[in-house]
Amino acid sequence: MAAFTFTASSLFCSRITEPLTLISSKSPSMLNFKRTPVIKISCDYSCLEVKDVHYRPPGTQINLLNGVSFSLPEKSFGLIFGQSGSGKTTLLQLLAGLSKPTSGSIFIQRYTDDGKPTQSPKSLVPERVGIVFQFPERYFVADNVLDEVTFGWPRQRGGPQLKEHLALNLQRAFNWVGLNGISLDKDPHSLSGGYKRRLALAIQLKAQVPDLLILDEPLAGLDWKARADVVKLLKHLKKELTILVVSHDLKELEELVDQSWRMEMGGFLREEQLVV
Ligand SMILES: Nc1ncnc2c1ncn2[C@@H]1O[C@H](COP(=O)(O)OP(=O)(O)OP(=O)(O)O)[C@@H](O)[C@H]1O
Repeated sequence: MAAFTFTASSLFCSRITEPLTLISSKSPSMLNFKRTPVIKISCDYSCLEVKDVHYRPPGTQINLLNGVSFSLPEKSFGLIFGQSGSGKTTLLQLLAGLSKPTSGSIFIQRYTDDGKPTQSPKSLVPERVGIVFQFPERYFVADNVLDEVTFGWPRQRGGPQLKEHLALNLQRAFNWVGLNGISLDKDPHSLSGGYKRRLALAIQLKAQVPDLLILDEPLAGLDWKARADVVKLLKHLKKELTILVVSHDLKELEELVDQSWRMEMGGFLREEQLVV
């Protein structure tokens, strides 16, 4: 049978790199193959790279982050945990572009499947980062779901093409977070805890697929049912997105986590597997 080994990065985007053997129910002679077809699915992938980041707020003498380095491959789920006051939120703020590192770098690097960089790194720009803060529902401003989710969109300017593009993106965001059945007239504050978090996520996903989605304590303040609902949703979203979470809820998130780090007091980040 014919043996194929080829790169299918344009067709598949997963990090499967093992050779796959396709087995046909038809006999080799019927297929006119001489050898078992072997397809190596190989795929370039990108990684969020944080290298030796230090952060000292302007006008202070103390570093809140000290030499923070880590990598997070695309479509994986990273978790940062650690004591209150250790610097977790400070790190998320740098990743979201809300403040700038004093030194060090934050960028996206593409690699071949055997780990070689394929091109120059590109900066992680704030416009390509989604961030959902703790208790996002506290920041809802509109009195219906449609106005909440389209807040800030151009009303007058922009032709039909732009509008169609925005509508399609919004539809995708609603599908991803499972909000398609919801009435758009509803007051966002009247939604259940889990649905409020879904709406907060849709707002972050409505414009684009972000390079990084950051969630600060996504389960905080929810009852057990809503917590289970959000965990299920995150499990679904991690198939599409690169997600970095800061949380104390290690047990509930454990099943989602691909990589985890402990932030130690003084802003030192160490890789540490979850043992819960
Ligand atoms: N602008 C600032 N100037 C000086 N100190 C600051 C500033 N911002 C935060 N801090 C201090 O930096 C430390 C880290 O704060 P940060 O909010 O990042 O911790 P955290 O790990 O997210 O805590 P928590 O789990 O309670 O949210 C805290 O001691 C905080 O008081």
